[in-house]
Amino acid sequence: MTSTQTSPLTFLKGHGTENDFVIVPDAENAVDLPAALVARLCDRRAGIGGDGVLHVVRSAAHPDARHLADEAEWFMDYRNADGSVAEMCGNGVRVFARYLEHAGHVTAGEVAVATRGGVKRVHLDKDGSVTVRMGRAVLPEDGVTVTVGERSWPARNVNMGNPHAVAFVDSLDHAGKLDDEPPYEPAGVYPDGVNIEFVADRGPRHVAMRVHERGAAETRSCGTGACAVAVATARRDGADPALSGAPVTYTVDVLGGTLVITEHPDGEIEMTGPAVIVAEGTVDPAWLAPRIETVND
Ligand SMILES: N[C@@H](CCC[C@H](N)C(=O)O)C(=O)O
Repeated sequence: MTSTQTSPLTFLKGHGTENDFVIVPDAENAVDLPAALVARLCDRRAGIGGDGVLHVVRSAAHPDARHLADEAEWFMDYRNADGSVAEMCGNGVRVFARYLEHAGHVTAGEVAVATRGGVKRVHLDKDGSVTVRMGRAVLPEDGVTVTVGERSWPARNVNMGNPHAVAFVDSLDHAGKLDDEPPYEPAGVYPDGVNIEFVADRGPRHVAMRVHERGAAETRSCGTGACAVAVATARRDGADPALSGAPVTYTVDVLGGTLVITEHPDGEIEMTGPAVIVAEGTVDPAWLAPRIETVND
């Protein structure tokens, strides 16, 4: 046990299309949140459980976001379930905005959120849906080959601020159990890791996906992944808003619901879906306190 957090720790639990998060409000960046504590909080059996942690900090109080404080008061310090840091989380930023509204920091409407992937503008709709302007996708020509069991597929690289590899499959079952990251070739092309999406067609401009997330294994949804999938599918289908001048919208089914993704002619990608606060509470100080590992012999 490595945590050194000893003061009371309040938390909320939230999700967006069942991509679930432990929310840690910490306006002044006073909470010690080492990777080991993040992993314990996200543990589904011994902790609260989540695909990641949304650490809610004022931008001015965090060294990674101080330079964005004039544009966005709040910084989403995102951590994966294994404690690693990620640049962006599309579902997370929608749940983050929902939390800001829940806490009375903002009212329904527009809110700017600082992330390591830049400032994201989020719109809280009265109907409960939340839309985020995700920025542009970067699609290099190269890709990788992803393998599961006997099957292999070419996968397209898409960067949404964080790295994705998108593979088109005949059946989502072919992705297997996804407990472990599927191997890919050439090995070593993602020195910082990658999120891998498997995509199957469902109808015109409608696909379904599963994802193995960097730092979290299979999750029931991934917002940046759904955007990467929509853009990769559009290009496969010969649709490019920058060339046609018309927006292109894809419906992306995930295991935990549905996300709607629109790419605009200027490259801006908008994602809409639900964002829900489920519960709030305080972590038991005894659970938080440093413990000495004991071994039964
Ligand atoms: N679930 C998120 C993505 C979270 C970060 C990802 N695992 C990474 O390490 O890049 C989303 O909704 O985008």
